[in-house]
Parts: sequence; C-alpha cells; structure tokens
Amino acid sequence: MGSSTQFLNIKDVSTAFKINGKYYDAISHINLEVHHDEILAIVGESGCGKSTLATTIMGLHDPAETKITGEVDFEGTNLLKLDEAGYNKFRGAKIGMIFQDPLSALNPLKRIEEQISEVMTYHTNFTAEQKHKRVLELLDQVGIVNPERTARQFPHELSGGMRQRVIIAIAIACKPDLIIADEPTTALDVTIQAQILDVLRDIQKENHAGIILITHDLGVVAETADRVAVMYAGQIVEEGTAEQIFNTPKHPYTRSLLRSMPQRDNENDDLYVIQGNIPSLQRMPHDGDRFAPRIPWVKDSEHEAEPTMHDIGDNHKVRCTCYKNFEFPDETGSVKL
Ligand SMILES: Nc1ncnc2c1ncn2[C@@H]1O[C@H](COP(=O)(O)OP(=O)(O)OP(=O)(O)O)[C@@H](O)[C@H]1O
Repeated sequence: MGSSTQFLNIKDVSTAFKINGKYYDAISHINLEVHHDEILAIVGESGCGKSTLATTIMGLHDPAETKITGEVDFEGTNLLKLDEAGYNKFRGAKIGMIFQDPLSALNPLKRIEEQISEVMTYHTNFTAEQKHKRVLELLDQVGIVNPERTARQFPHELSGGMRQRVIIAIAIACKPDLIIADEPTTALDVTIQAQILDVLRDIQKENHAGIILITHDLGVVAETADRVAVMYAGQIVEEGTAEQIFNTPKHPYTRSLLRSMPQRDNENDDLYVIQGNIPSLQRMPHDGDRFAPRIPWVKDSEHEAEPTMHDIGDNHKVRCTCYKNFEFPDETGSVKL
C-alpha cells in the first residue's frame, strides 16, 4: 500500500466522555491511516471504542459532554477543527456513513427516491432529471433489481437487506472518498450479510473509496478487509494486513478473539471464552497493559510498563512485548483455566 494513496490520517486521537463531572477516555491516542482502494476493518468486543472512533471522525459528539484531542487529517483538512457548518460540507459528500440499523436511519414518511435525492440536493447542482437518473443508477449499483419500483416505495415496504442497500446508496450518492460503515450487517441474516459485504467491496473497487468497516465479527473481517486494526479498551493493540492478522496474529487479545471464533470445520463445540470483561470507562487502568487482567497467567515482567506499538516488519504492528512468549494455558499445560 503506497503512502501516496493515504488520504485519512488519524493522529494521536483521544475522546473522553464527561461522566458525573469528570472526563474518562473512551479511546486513547489512536493513530491510523486509511488509503484509497482499501477496506480497513476495526474489530474488537462491544465497548472497546469502535463506534466512538467513528463518531469522532464524523464530528458527531456534543462538545459540552466530550473532550477530543489529536488530529484527523482528511485530504489536508483537520476535521476536528471544523464547526458544524464546516462538517456538513464533508458529511454526505466526501464522507459517507452507513449505520447498523437501516430502519432508524431512514425517514418512514418519505419515498426512497426523495431520501436519496436529498443528499444530492444538498451537495450538488444536479437538476431534477439528473438526480432521478442518478437515483436509479445508485439503486442498480447496490444490487436492487427493480430500481424504478423501489424508488417509489416507502422504507416499511422493503426488507432489512433492501433497506441497508438503500442506506448504502445514500452514503455513496456523492461518490465519497471515505465510507464509514458501523456494523453494517449486524442486523441482517447471514445470506443477506454476505450480499451486503459484496456490495461494499464492489463499491470500494468502482469508486476507489477507502472504507472503514467497524465490526465485532471476525467472520465479516475475514470476508472483506484488506487491513485490520484490533481495538481493546480504547486502544489499538494490533494492526496489519488481513493476512498478517489471521495467519500470524501476535497480540494475546487478537489471538484470544480468533480462538473464540466459531470455525466452520471445527467439530469441537467448546469455544474459547476470554476471561473477564472490558473495564468500564471509570475503571479503565491508565498504566500498564490494559489486557493484562484477562491473561492473569502471564507474568508482570512480560508486560511493558507503558506499552507502545512495535513494528515487527511489513507494517505489522503490535502493542506491548507480552506477545513474544505468549501461550494459552492449554498450550503450555502448566496452568489450568
Ligand atoms: N456518550 C457516552 N457517554 C459515556 N460513555 C460512553 C458514551 N458513548 C460510549 N461510551 C462508553 O465508551 C466505551 C466505548 O463505547 P463504544 O460504543 O465506542 O464501543 P464499541 O466498541 O463501538 O461497542 P459496540 O460494538 O457495543 O457499539 C464504552 O465503555 C461505552 O459505555
């Protein structure tokens, strides 16, 4: 991946929420780059900060309740310095967003055509005729078989999968360079899920967009992503190509996630369960390896006091040194879970 295609650079970004008058970090010192023509998956358990990262990039936080530091450089503009009017020029135009629940993202009272056209009315000078043509083109691009008919329908007349296709059509209407998809297939059944992921992949290829795909589902990541950032407790703990993450995972958290993933060809139903939980924001440790309490058999001396990201070659990065000698208890045979 050449650095020339990089267009989003997230630098040292932290977002803290105000809880009972005090600020607590939900994401801490995030550094990430997104390139054109790639799908970057952000993966981790519920509560690890994936959505907070997405909404921070999109400027969707109330400044009275959140403290955001760092820089989000999008094609030369630091998004974090924009006011609401400034952000509105980017959202829907150069940055498209796809949320988990297509029903709540659509207006129940408006026909599909009107909802897709709106974004073009706001961001382009298209005539009514041009917009109509583009609506049909978009519905076709997201795999809707009868665009004319669907354009005239209301959201409640469509299935969940169709609604998610419409949401994608809205997100890509102005050919954004960046698409942020937050759990885009979680509400859908497996077959439809695969179809929607195909649509996303096709769009990324056709539009040369960069896509940030947020998911807790490693199956989705394996199907779709070019690169992967694994998040734990508000930090990135490992980053690499999909191949590096799936074939040579390093961080104990990544390895635990992979071990807890159901395998199609695995006859053994006993899935690995990661001990404990992600700490709440108020209980988040600030020193040491945040994952250490969940791998208690690893000695303190194996962890760095202040874990940093290590580039272990070919841009494969891993936080903390504890990965070096890490083994699961059943691999060493010496510790019982
Ligand atoms: N507005 C808020 N006020 C206070 N705490 C928040 C707020 N939004 C998120 N959090 C907390 O921040 C942490 C990260 O949440 P976030 O929703 O970003 O995680 P996530 O990985 O996207 O999880 P999920 O997959 O369940 O959406 C959690 O502890 C959550 O409770």
